[in-house]
Amino acid sequence: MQTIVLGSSSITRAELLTKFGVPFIQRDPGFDEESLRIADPAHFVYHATKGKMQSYLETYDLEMPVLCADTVVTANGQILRKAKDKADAKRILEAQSGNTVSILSCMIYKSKTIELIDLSTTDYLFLPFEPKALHDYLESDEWKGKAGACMVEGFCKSYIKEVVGLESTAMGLSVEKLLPFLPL
Ligand SMILES: Nc1nc2c(ncn2[C@H]2C[C@H](O)[C@@H](COP(=O)(O)OP(=O)(O)OP(=O)(O)O)O2)c(=O)[nH]1
Repeated sequence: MQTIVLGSSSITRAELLTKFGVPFIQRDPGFDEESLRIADPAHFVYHATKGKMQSYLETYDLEMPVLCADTVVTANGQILRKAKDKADAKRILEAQSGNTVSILSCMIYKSKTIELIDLSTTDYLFLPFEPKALHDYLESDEWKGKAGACMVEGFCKSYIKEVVGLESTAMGLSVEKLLPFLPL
């Protein structure tokens, strides 16, 4: 399979591509989505991903196909971004505890011949987070750099009562939807 560029600084996205056997190099797309003032979650992740792709293409060409993505968590109609600090992480996680949570991931894959745009959602119904476990997770700092301070494969896993959608979407990259388009 041809090597692609993961236009993302995300460790999780790199781990997902590795898990699915996709050869890649990683480059930071150099876009700050904090500059966006968009309240609708789907519009936000789309424009954030478009911004990352546009920023990447200002610096690099398409000799290698490139993949950019963005992810947000929503609960009670609010966008829950990356926590600023431990107190913010506590607030964000408490908004998800015992609640229905939607995680939206947009990805744009662009080569010389095709452009794929995918926006997928994974919905969770979480049981209430156990206070001691939540405290220990907050102390672990594992929530840092993660949309909604959430780790569906980690802290949140044991609280999943219902799920609809791909785990990879919830982790930040719907790899299964990308695989059919990757060059052999
Ligand atoms: N391990 C793990 N990571 C998650 C989960 N949900 C979201 N993430 C990560 C994936 C991304 O790295 C991050 C979402 O933030 P962004 O979409 O802004 O990406 P990030 O700033 O990390 O990298 P990028 O903007 O692509 O350079 O949160 C999860 O359930 N588990």
